[in-house]
Amino acid sequence: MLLQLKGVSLSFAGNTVLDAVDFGVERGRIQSLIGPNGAGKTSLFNVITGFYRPQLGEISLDGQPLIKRKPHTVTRLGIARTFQNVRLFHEMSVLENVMAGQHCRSRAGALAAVLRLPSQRAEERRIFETSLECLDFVGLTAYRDRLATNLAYGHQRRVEIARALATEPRLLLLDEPAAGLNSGEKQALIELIQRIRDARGVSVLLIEHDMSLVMNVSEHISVLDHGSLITEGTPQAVQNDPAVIEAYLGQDDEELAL
Ligand SMILES: Nc1ncnc2c1ncn2[C@@H]1O[C@H](COP(=O)(O)OP(=O)(O)OP(=O)(O)O)[C@@H](O)[C@H]1O
Repeated sequence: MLLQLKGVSLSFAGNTVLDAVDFGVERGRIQSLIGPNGAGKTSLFNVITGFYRPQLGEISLDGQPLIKRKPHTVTRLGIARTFQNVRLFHEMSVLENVMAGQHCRSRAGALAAVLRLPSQRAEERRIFETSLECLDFVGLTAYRDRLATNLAYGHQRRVEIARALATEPRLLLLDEPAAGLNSGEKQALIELIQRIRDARGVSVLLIEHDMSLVMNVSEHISVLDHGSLITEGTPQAVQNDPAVIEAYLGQDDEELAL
């Protein structure tokens, strides 16, 4: 198991958000985390990445404990993420946005930066080249010098993915990557996710409400409801599970179209 959560519980002011969650992602897998609104999916991402600190439980990546680590340390240890709402520096270029993601890997140190030592210049060069390669990987080389804010929404989402990839993760967490995309862009997203796994060997865990995309891209699906993992398995098995259909009752039509 690449990522492993054991008995993870999180609550806010007595309100249980995650309830003794046992959860894992196998190496090399494309996995989805689904569940009705408010089930706790984003909160699960937040505890994995160190944004939230659970009251109970253990989290590890390749056997290395992640609990009580700060978000940038979790990134350095190999987990990158994108957010539900695009979070780019709008007044920076596309390339600068991708480069901005790599400070967690910076090795040269503050003194070297101030003195502009050769080690610092080599570091800058490495960050620049990694960023170019990641932009190329997501198909945005032609946009590298544009301001991020001037890009179409679908392209901004790809810049976020490039920025996450530039941190050289072992596991990539995508929070609703298809939100706001048209059907052509969704198809391209499926292909990009598959290439991320196949060409870069990065495992992918995504939260997504678009069930057709989830069924198409996932090898394994985990279902969260009211902070508990209610079932998991292949897309086929999960699709036909009465507990899943029950969990989604009362949700809007889009989510019921399982
Ligand atoms: N920082 C916080 N403080 C208080 N409550 C929170 C906090 N973060 C999350 N919650 C609560 O945790 C519950 C789960 O929210 P979460 O965003 O994890 O659900 P979700 O499954 O991602 O929902 P959606 O699909 O709508 O994005 C909600 O009731 C939410 O109000």
